[in-house]
Amino acid sequence: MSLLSNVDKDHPMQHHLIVPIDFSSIKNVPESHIWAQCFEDAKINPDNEKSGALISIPIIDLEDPKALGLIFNACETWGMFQDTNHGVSKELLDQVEFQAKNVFNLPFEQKMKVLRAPDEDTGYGYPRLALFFSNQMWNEGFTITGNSYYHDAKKLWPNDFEGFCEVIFEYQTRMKDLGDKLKSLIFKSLNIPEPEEATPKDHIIALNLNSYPPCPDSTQTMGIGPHTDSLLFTILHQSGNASGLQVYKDEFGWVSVNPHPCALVVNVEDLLHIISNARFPSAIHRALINNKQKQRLSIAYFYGLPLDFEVSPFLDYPNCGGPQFKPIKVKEYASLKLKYLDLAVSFVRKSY
Ligand SMILES: C=C1C[C@]23C[C@@]1(O)CC[C@H]2[C@@]12CCC[C@@](C)(C(=O)O1)[C@H]2[C@@H]3C(=O)O
Ligand SMILES: O=C(O)CCC(=O)C(=O)O
Ligand SMILES: [Fe+2]
Repeated sequence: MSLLSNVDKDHPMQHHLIVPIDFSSIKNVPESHIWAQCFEDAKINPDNEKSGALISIPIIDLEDPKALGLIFNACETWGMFQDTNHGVSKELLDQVEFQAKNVFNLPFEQKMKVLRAPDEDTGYGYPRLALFFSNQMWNEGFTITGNSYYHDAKKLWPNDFEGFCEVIFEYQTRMKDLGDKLKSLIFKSLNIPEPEEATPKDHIIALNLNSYPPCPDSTQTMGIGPHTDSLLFTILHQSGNASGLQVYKDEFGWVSVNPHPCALVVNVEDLLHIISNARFPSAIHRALINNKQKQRLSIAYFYGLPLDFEVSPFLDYPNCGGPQFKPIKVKEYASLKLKYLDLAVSFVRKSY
C-alpha cells in the first residue's frame, strides 16, 4: 500500500472519473471532452511573444556558480525553471519515455487490468483532479509510488515485465538523487535550513506517466486542466517533439514552457509555497493539446516530505512580515487538497 493511500481512503473517486475513454478508437471528440475555447489565444502564440518581447522560463545550469541566485529569482518570479546539467542521462530519459509509450500503446483492455482503485493513488486512469472539472481531459496517466510498478507491470506484461521495472527503478533512483540536490539548492537559495525530517524514508514521492494522445480536434480539448501540485516541487520531463505545458503569471497570462533539449522542468508546489511564506508562488500550470497527429508524453516526479511532518513558514529572513500560514501536517494538507484542490491553500492562510 502506498503512503498517500492513507489519505485517499477518505476521498474515494467515482469509477467514471477514473476510467479514460479508449482514445485509440475515437474518430471525433465526444461532447464530454470539449472544453470552452477560452484558451485559443494561448495556442496561437506558442512563442510567448508579449508586446514585441519574447518571455520564457529561465533555463539554469545547475553547475553554474551563480545557480543559487538564479534559482531564487526563477522561483520567486515564476515558481518554475528548467535545469540543465542535472546529472540524468539522455539515455535514461529516452528509456523512460519509451517505457511510458509502451504502457499507453497497450490495448485498452490490458491497461484496464491496472486501473487505479477509487481509494488508491497508483495505477492507470485520468488524473485525480478530474473530480474538479465538469469536462474530461484529453489525457491518460499511470501513477507509481514506491515499488507499486512491479505488481502492475506483471499484470501488463506477464512474461516480459523486467525491462519496464528496471527502467522505472533506475529513474526513481536518479530522480531521488536529483530531488535531494534540488531541495538543498532551493533551501539554500532561500537562506533557510533544510527541514529536519524525523523519518526521511517516509517521504511522499510519486511518479506520474502522462500521455496526451493524438486528437481529432485539438482546438477544443484540454490535456490537463489548470492546477498546482501539492508537495515541495515537481521534476518534469516532457517529450521533445511536442509542446503543451503552460504556466500562469499575472502580468502575462498563460506562458508556454516549450521542451528544451536535455532540460528538466522544476516547479514549486504548495508546501514549498507555505514554507517560503509565499515568497515562492506555487506554479499554476496546465497542458494544452497542440498537435493533432502526435502523442505527447510527460513524466512527472513529485518530491515531498514525510506524511507526519509539520510544515510551517520559515520566518528568519529580513522583512518577511508575519507568518502568512498556520502550521499544518503534510497528511492534513494532502487531505485538504483532495477535497478542495487549489482552494486548499486558502484554508491554511492566516486571517489577521
Ligand atoms: C503524490 C501525488 C501528487 C498528486 C497525487 C499523487 O498521489 C500522484 C498524482 C499527483 C497528481 C498529478 C496531477 C495533478 C494532481 C493535483 C493530481 O490530481 O494528481 C497531482 C497530485 C497533487 O500534487 O496533489
Ligand atoms: O504534462 C505536463 O506537461 C504537465 C503534467 C502535470 O502537470 C502533472 O502531472 O502534474
Ligand atoms: Fe502538475
